[in-house]
Amino acid sequence: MKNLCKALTIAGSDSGGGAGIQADLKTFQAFDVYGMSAITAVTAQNTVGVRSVMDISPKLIYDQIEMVSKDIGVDACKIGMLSNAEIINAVCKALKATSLKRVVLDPVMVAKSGDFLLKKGDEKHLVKNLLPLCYLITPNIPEAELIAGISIQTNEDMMQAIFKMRDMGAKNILLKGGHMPGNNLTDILFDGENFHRFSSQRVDSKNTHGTGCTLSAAIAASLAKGENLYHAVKLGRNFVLSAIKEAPVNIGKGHGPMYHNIKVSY
Ligand SMILES: Nc1ncnc2c1ncn2[C@@H]1O[C@H](COP(=O)(O)OP(=O)(O)OP(=O)(O)O)[C@@H](O)[C@H]1O
Ligand SMILES: Cc1ncc(COP(=O)(O)O)c(N)n1
Repeated sequence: MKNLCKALTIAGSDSGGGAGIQADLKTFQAFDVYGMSAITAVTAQNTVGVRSVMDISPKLIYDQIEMVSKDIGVDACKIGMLSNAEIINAVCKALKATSLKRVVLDPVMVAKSGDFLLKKGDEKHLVKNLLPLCYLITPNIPEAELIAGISIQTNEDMMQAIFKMRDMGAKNILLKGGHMPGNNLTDILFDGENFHRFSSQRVDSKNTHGTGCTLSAAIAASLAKGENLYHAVKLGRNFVLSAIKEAPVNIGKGHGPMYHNIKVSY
């Protein structure tokens, strides 16, 4: 029987299907990885915005993580929307109790539409309690600014923010450059020793809802398959790029979803 790798997403549900749990499971599927979920919050959203959010109880979140870990097993995990400090702490407790390895944290704070997905001020719990338990964190520029406490305008600022996040306990950091200006888009990976730059042309598309979710899920899927960090990031970026480029139709009136039905070759 073939060896099936398994990945867990701990994230919020996006009713529009472009981000959150839905994007993560589609991505796991594309990487031929068995997908499991621990839902942290249910959002009523579409490509234009978020209308309402209901948080799941911390106990139910803890139980989802423990139930799948105990029985099925988790080769890698990604974390997205956590909504508030109580949920962050329940996830920390579950990560410790289940000794989950290869945890990728996408520190989701604000949706592309501008709606808050983490209670203002609660990012300090994310940094203090969760960040040191994770293998990789994948902040975008505004998230890195908030975590590191500096403004990021240049490449040097990006490096400075990475050093600050390392000093806060982050082991490996992928600082995403999607929010920097210009047509050339660079993400920087710090693997605890060296910097690696990944550059590509910005694709002129409005279908970029869920790029961060999809990237972190793709990296987790590759890690579940045993890829090393550098190669997992490379595969993840290629996947996102193809998923933006190959969207066959515009879905919704705002930032549409990407196309997750991409063939992945290792
Ligand atoms: N227009 C684009 N063309 C090509 N690559 C892009 C584009 N926008 C984002 N990316 C890539 O997608 C990934 C996510 O980047 P970004 O900085 O947008 O993250 P994010 O803000 O967390 O995403 P989101 O909030 O939409 O989920 C990065 O690898 C980035 O380089
Ligand atoms: C449940 C959930 N998780 C994450 C995002 C971030 O994605 P984006 O920044 O593309 O809106 C989202 N909108 N909804």
